[in-house]
Amino acid sequence: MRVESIRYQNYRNLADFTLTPCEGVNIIYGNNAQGKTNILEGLWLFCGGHSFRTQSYRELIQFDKSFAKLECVFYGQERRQTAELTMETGGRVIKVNGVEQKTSSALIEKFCAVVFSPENLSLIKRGPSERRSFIDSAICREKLRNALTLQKYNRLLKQRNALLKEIVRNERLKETLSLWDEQLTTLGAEIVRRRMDFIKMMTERAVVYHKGISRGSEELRLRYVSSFGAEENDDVRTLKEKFLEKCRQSLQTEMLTGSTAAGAHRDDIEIIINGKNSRFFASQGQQRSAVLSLKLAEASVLRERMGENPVILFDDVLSELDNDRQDYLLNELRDCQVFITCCEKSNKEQLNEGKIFYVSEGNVEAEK
Ligand SMILES: Nc1ncnc2c1ncn2[C@@H]1O[C@H](COP(=O)(O)OP(=O)(O)OP(=O)(O)O)[C@@H](O)[C@H]1O
Repeated sequence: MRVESIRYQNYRNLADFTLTPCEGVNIIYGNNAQGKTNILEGLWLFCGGHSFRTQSYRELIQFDKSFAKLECVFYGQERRQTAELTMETGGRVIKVNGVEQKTSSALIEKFCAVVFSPENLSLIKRGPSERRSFIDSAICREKLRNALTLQKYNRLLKQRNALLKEIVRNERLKETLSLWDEQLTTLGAEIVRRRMDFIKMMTERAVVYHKGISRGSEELRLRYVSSFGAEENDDVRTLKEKFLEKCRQSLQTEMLTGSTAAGAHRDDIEIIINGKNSRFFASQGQQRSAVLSLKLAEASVLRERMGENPVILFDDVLSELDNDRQDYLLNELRDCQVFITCCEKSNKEQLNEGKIFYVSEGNVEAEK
């Protein structure tokens, strides 16, 4: 799919204007705090109505204004379509092809994009929960059923933890634990299987992108690290048995801590570059390249599901990357519409083909 135009009205610091990008790479450049990220954020809202920077849509409305409006014309599902988002202090109105929508789910089905923002580096730099959420939001986007399974699992986990604390005061409650374990391990096994399948699919793609970005000098690998001994080829039944066994083994400790020691909520994903865990051993540029490869892999999975290329939104990706890596992102991502923000003037000279927009104090000018 591709964006044909997007009109911004009273959106953050942006002047009222219409951006008409090209089908390939679009560079949005300018100094710090001029409105470059605001442009990408506005585009991303069409993926489901949520910003990648804030939970509150009121923040998106320009200071001293009562509403903000975005109007997008895009080509997707083999036709030209329109989407409109109006944010007011009292609520939001979403229209797709002129028809008002009750929820933002209609947008998710129509508009498809992948975003990289510098905050995504936490995927490598921070603890396991960041990597679990990355993979979980990907599997939830893949199937609604996965979102429901995760929701139920988290609810059961809370209830089981509460029960563990109660058992210390009332031993007889121990008999009821097996009922919770049965349900928790059934759901946990399903989640872990889905995650492992997704990681396998992602790895196949991410490896290729990472080779491209690093010009063949680095090999990327992903490894699911299970807290209860799950292995890549285990079927759901085996996973459940292993999880149940771990619950039995850990019960004494769990009663002391009041929390479930192992399960889908304690697993991690190792992102490995040239055989070493990137969290501890990769340079800034390598970490950035690995996250970018994962994002591009995510785009490729989405392409398979939606039947068309998602729009790629890259916020400030080029800093910390050497010339070769920058060149790959600017000139070798074919078939997709790409939006890249950057501060360096030199980056626009590296672009072989595409469009360049200059942003200054919220005003946008097309240069090429
Ligand atoms: N609701 C709002 N109304 C008006 N201006 C806003 C609003 N929200 C944010 N801004 C302004 O937008 C500017 C930041 O824009 P943005 O984050 O797009 O910068 P940027 O060009 O991407 O900068 P950097 O290169 O530093 O990331 C800030 O000056 C900020 O004060």
